[in-house]
Amino acid sequence: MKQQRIVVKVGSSSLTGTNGLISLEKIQGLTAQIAQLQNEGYRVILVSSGAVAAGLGKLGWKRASITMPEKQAASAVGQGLLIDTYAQLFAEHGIVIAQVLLTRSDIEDRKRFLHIRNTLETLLQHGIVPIINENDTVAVEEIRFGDNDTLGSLVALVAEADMLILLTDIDGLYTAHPKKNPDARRISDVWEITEEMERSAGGQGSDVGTGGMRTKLTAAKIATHSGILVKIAASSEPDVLQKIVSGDTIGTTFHPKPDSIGGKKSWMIHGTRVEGTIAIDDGAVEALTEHTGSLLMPGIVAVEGEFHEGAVVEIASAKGEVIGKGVAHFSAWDLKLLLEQKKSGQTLRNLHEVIHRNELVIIKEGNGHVYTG
Ligand SMILES: Nc1ncnc2c1ncn2[C@@H]1O[C@H](COP(=O)(O)OP(=O)(O)O)[C@@H](O)[C@H]1O
Ligand SMILES: N[C@@H](CCC(=O)OP(=O)(O)O)C(=O)O
Repeated sequence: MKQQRIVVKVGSSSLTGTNGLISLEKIQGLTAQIAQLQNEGYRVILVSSGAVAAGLGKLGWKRASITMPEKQAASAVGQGLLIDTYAQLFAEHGIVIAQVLLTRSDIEDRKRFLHIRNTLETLLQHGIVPIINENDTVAVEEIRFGDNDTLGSLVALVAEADMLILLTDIDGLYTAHPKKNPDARRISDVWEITEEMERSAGGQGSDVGTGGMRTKLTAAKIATHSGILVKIAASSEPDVLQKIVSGDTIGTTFHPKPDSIGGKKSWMIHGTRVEGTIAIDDGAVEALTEHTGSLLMPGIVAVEGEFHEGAVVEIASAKGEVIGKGVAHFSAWDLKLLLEQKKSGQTLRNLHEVIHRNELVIIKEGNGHVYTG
């Protein structure tokens, strides 16, 4: 039987002291808890921030006054120190760790996605704890996750985890930014992430954090739509991980969606970047949304963007409403050529699927976003 798989994401705010520098004591507490879970038979993947904080400490640089290349340099210095600390502390519990550094483009590419999955699978089977962070050195804007909450949710998706735990400096999602609103209350259970919750989720709570509650909600959305339970809890809570797996009602629980999608469709919706748009007529909209058809050339009315065959594109109605996403079997240039031939009344030589049903996902955006296959 597959062991329960848990992705634990720990933010910089939970790994640093009041001086903004890495706290050995905090890392010790975390590793001891993860080691206990491993010994109980759970398999844990740790998504750990803290590289920048560790690097700044070593170099004596101030976070407020550094440029992006300096931040990336600090991360490069700090990542080694961080992983070394984890390696030593986990070794005290007889646990081997592995370092995995990722960027968004690694997840977007289906082949690399599968290689990450296979590597994680192998590590977990051997009882090794993978420790994941964004590869900050190469992460320019276009390929960045930018925050480790989103990275955590995509790792949970890649690893087909049962649970994603976001450990932070606050004990859950509140009805408003707690530092700005003394009346804010903690929400203990969420079945649907509402627009009101999204509005109330503010940015980071300290100089060391990135994204705040906003990116945690994005992460919760991605994971719950993929059938994964999400917890946001305070890392300072004693035995927090043990309490969570025992079903304690601490923190905020985001329940997985009953109509959650799995596997490839989940990756397509959440893990990929759209490279263009294909607009389709009403007949094609009906074939895709009411029936189980593939997208054929005659239903296409416009093609936007420049993409190669194999790219993930958005499918929209002629009015611009997004219908879904899929893998295009033709490049934008070929599709535009075929479209011109169609418009000039020529018989189309190619009636093959432009997007095959197996590589297409229909997105219904209703109250709180509902996804169906
Ligand atoms: N609605 C909200 N509920 C709870 N916390 C919120 C909310 N809006 C903003 N926050 C802030 O989000 C912070 C946690 O995110 P962040 O600073 O990015 O930490 P981390 O380093 O753990 O990712 C909290 O300290 C809190 O001040
Ligand atoms: N990759 C960066 C962390 C970025 C990040 O998301 O930070 P946080 O919001 O504290 O989880 C680092 O290791 O410092």
